[in-house]
Amino acid sequence: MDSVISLASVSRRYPRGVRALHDVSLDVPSGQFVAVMGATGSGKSTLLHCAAGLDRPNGGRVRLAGQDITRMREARLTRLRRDRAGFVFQAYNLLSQLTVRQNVVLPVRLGGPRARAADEVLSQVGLAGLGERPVGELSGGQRQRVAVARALVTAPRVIFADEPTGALDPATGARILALLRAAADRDGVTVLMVTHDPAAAAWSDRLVLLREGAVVHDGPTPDAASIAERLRGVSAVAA
Ligand SMILES: Nc1ncnc2c1ncn2[C@@H]1O[C@H](COP(=O)(O)OP(=O)(O)OP(=O)(O)O)[C@@H](O)[C@H]1O
Repeated sequence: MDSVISLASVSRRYPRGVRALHDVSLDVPSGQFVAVMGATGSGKSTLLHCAAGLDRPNGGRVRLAGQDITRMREARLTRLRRDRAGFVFQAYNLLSQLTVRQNVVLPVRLGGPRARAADEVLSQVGLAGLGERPVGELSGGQRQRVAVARALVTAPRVIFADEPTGALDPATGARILALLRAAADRDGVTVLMVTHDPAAAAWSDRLVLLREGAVVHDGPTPDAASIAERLRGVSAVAA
């Protein structure tokens, strides 16, 4: 099967009985852009972390880029993540004392595949000419573009994005979402994005809604107003 991300009956329980995920199944084909939404605490980040092999489920199976990672050893999993996945998180995870270019090539310096030239990805995200600037001097929107460039430099099969526009104004956020959309459309990158924002989710192909750790909706993404309405329905039931 051509799923880049595959969760089969995944459960994740934390100590003291918190059930963050319960029997979640999700298959995401190559090049699909999926938005995961739900009320706070509904399990969105846990789902993303389990799919990316950053967290281990207590039950079920997870496949990433064609490999079963459920019980994969940490060193091998780290290599798989480095070679096949890109990450764009709200807190950027950038090293502010390094330059833009040094941040972008970090996955390659850590041994990842040199799939694309730094200049190519920098111009793709609209940062051509800023390569030698320290990241600490950039605006929030520019930093998030650096994070996208770094995610793209290894030509990953999948990008995991957790609230990638959470700290940005709507116009700047839209530029980041356009980059993720283009990665899916042009390069066939699979995108799994967690967001609270219906306008951000509207850029996706497929909308997954969680409530109390379970998938309560999974279908083609409607417009932002309809997403907001669905979300209110799900959150109201949970409250
Ligand atoms: N390390 C942990 N230890 C114990 N419980 C946790 C831990 N991480 C998450 N949880 C719990 O698991 C549930 C799901 O958390 P998760 O962060 O996945 O939700 P979320 O939908 O991403 O929330 P938010 O929108 O607030 O970021 C919550 O009840 C949370 O309190």
